[in-house]
Amino acid sequence: MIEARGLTKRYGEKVAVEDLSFTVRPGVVTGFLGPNGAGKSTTMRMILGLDQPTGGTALIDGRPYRELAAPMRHVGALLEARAIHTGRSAANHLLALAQTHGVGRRRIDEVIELVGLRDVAHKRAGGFSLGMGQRLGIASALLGDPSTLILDEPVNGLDPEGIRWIRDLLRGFAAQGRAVLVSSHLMSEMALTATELIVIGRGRLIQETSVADFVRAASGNRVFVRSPHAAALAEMLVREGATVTAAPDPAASLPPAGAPGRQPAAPLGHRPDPTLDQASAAIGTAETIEVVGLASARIGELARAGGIALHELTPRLVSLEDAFMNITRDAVEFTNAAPAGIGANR
Ligand SMILES: Nc1ncnc2c1ncn2[C@@H]1O[C@H](COP(=O)(O)OP(=O)(O)OP(=O)(O)O)[C@@H](O)[C@H]1O
Repeated sequence: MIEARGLTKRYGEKVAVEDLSFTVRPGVVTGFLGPNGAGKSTTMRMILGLDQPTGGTALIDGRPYRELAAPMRHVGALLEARAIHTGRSAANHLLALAQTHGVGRRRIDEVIELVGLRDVAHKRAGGFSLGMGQRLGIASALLGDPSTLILDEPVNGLDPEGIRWIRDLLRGFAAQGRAVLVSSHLMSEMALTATELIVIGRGRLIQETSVADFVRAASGNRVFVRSPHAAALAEMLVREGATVTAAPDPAASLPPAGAPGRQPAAPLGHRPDPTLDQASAAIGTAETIEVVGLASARIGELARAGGIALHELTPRLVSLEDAFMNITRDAVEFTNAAPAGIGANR
């Protein structure tokens, strides 16, 4: 478990991390997100005692890293810049680490097996591919059988098999009741791996939440509904404050454009005294509607209360990437210039 309280790091005038507080709990994978330069690596380095905070504290299992009697048993880390002696074999690299940390030889074979490096364990690490190097880095992190893992961009440059392997490893590790803090710029991968999120920008906490809530909040309450009585349902929903539009749906039996009853152009919004007949008119005979402003659970309850059958009730969620881009837009330090035309910036 990791607890950061008021963590701050300044490099001269530059504030890399400012008053950052969060908790990385056991039993879940926590994604650490932020645009380039947000302060993720600096934060991880402070947690691991590699950088001295200017202010605040970072605790692992209740103690600062430097006060842990057997740090490798508490935390294993893979930081972006890997320090592997290229002339040593994987097994010798792990042996050197094990000897300086009082870890038994048997554990070396276990972690080599665990990360799938058995066939190359006695080959020079300098000749390793990027993926093999990452596996060796993870083997080093796992050596002390730690209760917490910290990984900075572990899937960078890995092939799909390697990415999936790390995903399964981290989820399995968390399922054993251990804590995992992992940073990545690959949002689609993060969405599959993490269940909790810490999002920072310009060194400050933006959100500490679950992936599901983060995506839900960024999506707004947008729900796709299919019902044979969509117009009647629309009336009820508008009365409750929702905005309703006929949703394009190839399966819907919409009359041809211009036919009486099909006027979906203007969304139905909440009005103090809505002319509810207009609601049905605007939805026409559409069976599919998009509802903004009410949660799907509420829509389901209202439909049930009104005796209206629902054939589909689907919250429309944005991707984690879209949610991240929206929420960190103002916290981006380095932005790309908009391409001026074909061939620009390429
Ligand atoms: N040793 C240093 N001296 C001065 N500034 C530094 C130092 N280390 C980091 N910084 C600055 O602190 C800020 C945070 O950097 P950090 O590497 O922690 O961000 P990050 O979120 O890990 O970025 P990335 O996603 O690009 O890896 C950046 O503006 C960086 O330039």
